[in-house]
Amino acid sequence: MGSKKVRIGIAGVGNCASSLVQGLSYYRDARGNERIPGLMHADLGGYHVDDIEVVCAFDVAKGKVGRDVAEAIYNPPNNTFRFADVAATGVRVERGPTLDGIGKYLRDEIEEAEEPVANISALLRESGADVLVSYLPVGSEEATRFYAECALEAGCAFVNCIPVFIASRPEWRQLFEQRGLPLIGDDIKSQVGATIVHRLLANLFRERGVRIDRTYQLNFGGNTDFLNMLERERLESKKISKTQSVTSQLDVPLEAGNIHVGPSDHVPWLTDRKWAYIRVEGTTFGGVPLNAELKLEVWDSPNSAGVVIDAVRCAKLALDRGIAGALTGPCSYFMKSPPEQFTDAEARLRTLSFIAGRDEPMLDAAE
Ligand SMILES: O=P([O-])([O-])O[C@@H]1[C@@H](O)[C@H](O)[C@@H](O)[C@H](O)[C@@H]1O
Repeated sequence: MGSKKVRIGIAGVGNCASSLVQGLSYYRDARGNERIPGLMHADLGGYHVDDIEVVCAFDVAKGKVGRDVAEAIYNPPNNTFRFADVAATGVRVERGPTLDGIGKYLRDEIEEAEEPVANISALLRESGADVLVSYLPVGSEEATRFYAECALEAGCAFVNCIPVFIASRPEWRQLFEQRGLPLIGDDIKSQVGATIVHRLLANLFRERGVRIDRTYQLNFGGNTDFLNMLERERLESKKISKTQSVTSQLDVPLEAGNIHVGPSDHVPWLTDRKWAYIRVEGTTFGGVPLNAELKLEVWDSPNSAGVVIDAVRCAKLALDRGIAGALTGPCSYFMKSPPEQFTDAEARLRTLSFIAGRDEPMLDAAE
């Protein structure tokens, strides 16, 4: 194994970063393979949670740039659950480039820091970051490409938590492969979130011979993610990613008019809570109708951090083992839009076999 630390850089110190950083404190003593609420793995391939260390972080907001990461994660507009106090890290949030990172609905929430933009690749290199995690706002196409290029330049693995298509594009996979760097993306699939629950329902109907005729997934919440997605153009990639994550599980395609999956509205008083309503209408034995309706209430960001905490360790394992390009198992288990879709049961097995160091077929980067 390489160094016993998983050094991560974070692009975007929002709610998701807050939950991840809080989790590093909260689970600091998680050991061995006991079952610990909230974690899929206390030990992942020899790495414990307290082996993960934030070594650099980037943001554009005045209330975050220049602050210690431990302080910045609680600053507005962040509004997620505070489940841990984080001791000062000694890592200062640096000024990243704004590019297309602030949509029109975020303009009123985020005052930009006046500091000049830092040299991101140099900071990644100097801090010894192994993995760069992108937590940029949905719709940040240009900014995502910028940070992916910085990871390539600095020699970091890249974990893309947002629905901008990087790992699902052959040209990007090829670039990471050529540089000998691992890539996990795109668009984080929460621990028990709307996507995985909807996919499981779709699989259940398919496996039990019930035809799905119509379905929807309506999501709303009170964080800046939902505020930002009120802008239709920014929402587009998220809608595509969430929809294809569900349709990939169907054997009989649904007509476009019979499926609706969407981030649907912003309800400020929900803060970082997200509510999802899922409905599946189908036809069962004898052509008889069957409907399922489900409501999920989650705190959005801890739900995503519970997956990222494994994704960064998988990326580090790949670095240790000299595995480059998109990691098939982890991409499909952790992300909504991986290069290759499987059922979640198969994706999980592929991920476990990857962690155990058993051979996993890597996707041909040029495919
Ligand atoms: O997995 P899931 O619950 O459908 O999707 C989640 C989103 O709803 C959430 O807004 C975001 O913060 C997570 O990163 C993830 O994209």
